Amino acid sequence: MAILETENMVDNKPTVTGTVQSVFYENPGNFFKILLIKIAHKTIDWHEPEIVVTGSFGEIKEDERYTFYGKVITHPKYGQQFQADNYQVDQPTTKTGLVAYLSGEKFAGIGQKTAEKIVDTLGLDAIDKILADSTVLAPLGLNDKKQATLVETLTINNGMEQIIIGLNNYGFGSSMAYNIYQTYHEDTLKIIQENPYQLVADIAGIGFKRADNLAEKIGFAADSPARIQGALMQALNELTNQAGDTFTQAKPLLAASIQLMEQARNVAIDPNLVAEQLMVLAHDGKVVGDENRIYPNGLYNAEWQIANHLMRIENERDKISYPKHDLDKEIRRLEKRFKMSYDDVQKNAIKLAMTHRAFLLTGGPGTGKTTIINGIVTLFAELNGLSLDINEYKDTPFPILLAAPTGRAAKRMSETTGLPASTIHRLLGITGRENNPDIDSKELEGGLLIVDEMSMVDTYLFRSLIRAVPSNMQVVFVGDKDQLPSVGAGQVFFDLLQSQAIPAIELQQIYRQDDESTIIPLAHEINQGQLPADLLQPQKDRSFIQCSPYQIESVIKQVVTKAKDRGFETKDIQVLAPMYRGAAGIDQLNPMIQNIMNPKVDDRKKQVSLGNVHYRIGDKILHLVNSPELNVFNGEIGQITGITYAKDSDDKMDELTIAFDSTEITYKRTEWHKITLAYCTSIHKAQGSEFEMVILPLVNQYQRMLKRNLLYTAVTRARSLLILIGEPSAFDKAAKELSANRQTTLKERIISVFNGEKVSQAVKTASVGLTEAKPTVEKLTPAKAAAPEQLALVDDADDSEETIQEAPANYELTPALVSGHQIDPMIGMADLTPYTFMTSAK
Ligand SMILES: Nc1ncnc2c1ncn2[C@@H]1O[C@H](COP(=O)(O)OP(=O)(O)OP(=O)(O)O)[C@@H](O)[C@H]1O
Repeated sequence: MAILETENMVDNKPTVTGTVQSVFYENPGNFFKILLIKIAHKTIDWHEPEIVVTGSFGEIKEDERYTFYGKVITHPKYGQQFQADNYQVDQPTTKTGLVAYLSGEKFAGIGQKTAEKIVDTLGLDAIDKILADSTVLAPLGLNDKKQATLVETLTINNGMEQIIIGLNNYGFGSSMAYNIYQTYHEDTLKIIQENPYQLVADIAGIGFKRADNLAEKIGFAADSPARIQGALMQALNELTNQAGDTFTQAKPLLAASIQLMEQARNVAIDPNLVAEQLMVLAHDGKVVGDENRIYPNGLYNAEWQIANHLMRIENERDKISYPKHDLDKEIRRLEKRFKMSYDDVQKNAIKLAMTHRAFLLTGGPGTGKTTIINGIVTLFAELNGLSLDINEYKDTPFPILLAAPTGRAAKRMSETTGLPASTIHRLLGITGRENNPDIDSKELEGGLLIVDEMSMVDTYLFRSLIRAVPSNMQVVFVGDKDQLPSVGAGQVFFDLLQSQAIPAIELQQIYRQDDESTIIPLAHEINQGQLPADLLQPQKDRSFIQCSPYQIESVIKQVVTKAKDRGFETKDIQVLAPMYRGAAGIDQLNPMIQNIMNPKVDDRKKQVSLGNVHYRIGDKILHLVNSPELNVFNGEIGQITGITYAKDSDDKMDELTIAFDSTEITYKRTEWHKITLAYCTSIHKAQGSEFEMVILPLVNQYQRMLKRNLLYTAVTRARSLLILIGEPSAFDKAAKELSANRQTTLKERIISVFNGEKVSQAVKTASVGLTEAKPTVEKLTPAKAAAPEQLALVDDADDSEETIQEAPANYELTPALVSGHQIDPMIGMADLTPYTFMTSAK
């Protein structure tokens, strides 16, 4: 069998050849296996008849013979074993052997004669030739059935091995090899050979640099079209994802692509070539240029599709009417029923929701969004003669659908309405990880859909949602437009509101004030760009501790210790920080708070570690990725409920069991990259969650992070207590600084579709924008192209968390400076024991 020649396969690499006695272990999630081999031949110093071999292998058959390449290692627990980094299935090497193999029982219908004919015609490497190109069998005149059996059996028996061997040769580990194989199957090696940059688009975890490394080995030149296109696609995705934009411009795109290429290989790239390839990508439909904008094809289409689907839904508008009902009267009945009176804006919101196919409701905290959702649901059920008793829908779906982007938000929605609510992903039956974003989700069933926390919904998710809405369904989108936009590209809720194409109401009157909360008024003042005069004065539910950046850790330590002493539990206290690194960064604060809230008291307390991060039972954990199949989403917080050490687990791997709101999940060590400690999280990750006590450090070092929507989102996470720490001027700057809107064109798309412009016309002009690329080249000499100032846009992601500078090395934190401060965050809350606080909380 042909082995791909790479540095892994040097002739003198130690080998073990032998038959498989038994497969001790195989990980179903990747290709890792542990085998016991009866040795036939070896080049290593080994005196036993058998040896344990570990590595990344395709399907391994017992009693078959393989040759393994690798080295003998000493495993700390299991002693000496052979760690293979590659292998090869031993094929017959003589004519007699090969004929016997091909005429064997595996190959039904192929007898001795046919087998001889195959070997005579194609030679001893007949198998490789057939696998590479089955048309080599044509001259043999086999009937179709025989030929098909032969190719199919060879592929099943050898194809996968060959691919895994190929992937091993390219240096991919078990899990990555598995992911790649699962994506491309039998085309794996062909795709890699033809265009390794394809991996960047299709395989999570493979970036341009890795693909380029591979491509260089395979022989792709620095200026090859595939390489330039790979860099352009990666740069386009980075530029749009980082900033949350749905498009970028030629200049930053060319600059970022050139930078990617020049960093991966030290070869200057002519910007003209890059501009040329950008045109090719546009021609092939992978990017779209429109005026001076350049979009990834998926986002471009998604914006248009959203606009068209909204129009489709809105077109059905005339069909809703409740002729027999006087809505004003119905609303008065609702008021009686709920023992409250809605203000005029709220009444209008209910009416618009009842009489339109699509309706938008925005408002800050405590303005009555939940109250209005409840009103809409109740009135809709009454006017349509529907029961809200879930028990009456055993055989039919519940006709009112409630959904939110995260499990936590869906749970809250369900609690406040008393009705079933689910995540949007679950509602649509999608995982969010489909390779093809155009995959159709199922059409929704029901009369009314209400989606909460709309500011967290990104362009792709909204596209999936809106196209699943049947034309006879009414939809209500609820959110707070002033919160941070979604993590993924777009600012859908904001753009929907801005388009003014769909009826919308903004609730502004604050109602949740009667408990003397000062947090909600503070949030609204921040939204107006100002801070209250009493910001620094202790209030019943908030306080401010002034300190410098280098005192923050110590101050938080004191606050958390005090809170714990007063009986607050881990889940009640949340520290929110804008950045990961630096003296007041998340990475630094997490272990410090963990040691207060969940210390390792003695050696009996179970603990497992990944790098510097230690995990113990009771630890608060943040889930970092969307795992809709497990019903856990990016930003959800859980708690470790179990630790299983490798020696006690089936897979011989450490395991953590974590309880989330709606589910419990066990993570093997290989999956721990999906989690981290959650004592301190970023403000982005906390979006959609609320906590009893929020501790928020802000200092001027955070600079560009200090934006109004960041401060507003952080403050509105606090349900009962808010402790602000740091420099008052940083809070002031944040309140004043409006964050720049994201670059999107959803608003324009909606307006043009609602004004009757056909999408096809818009698409016709789509490649025009790329002419921008050419003039841009003139301004971008190769030397200039990679200069940092040209690449400023990459840094301009004003709402992405970023690194701040570490304290200067010679900076000394004087204890006096810290302890000199009178720190009592609970001033004014002295009599708020956790008990009274819990009962007085909302
Ligand atoms: N018209 C009204 N009259 C009196 N009280 C009201 C009115 N509207 C809402 N409220 C009360 O105000 C409080 C906040 O309302 P609600 O929970 O609906 O707001 P919200 O916008 O959903 O808040 P949040 O986003 O913070 O959850 C509730 O106690 C609610 O009963």
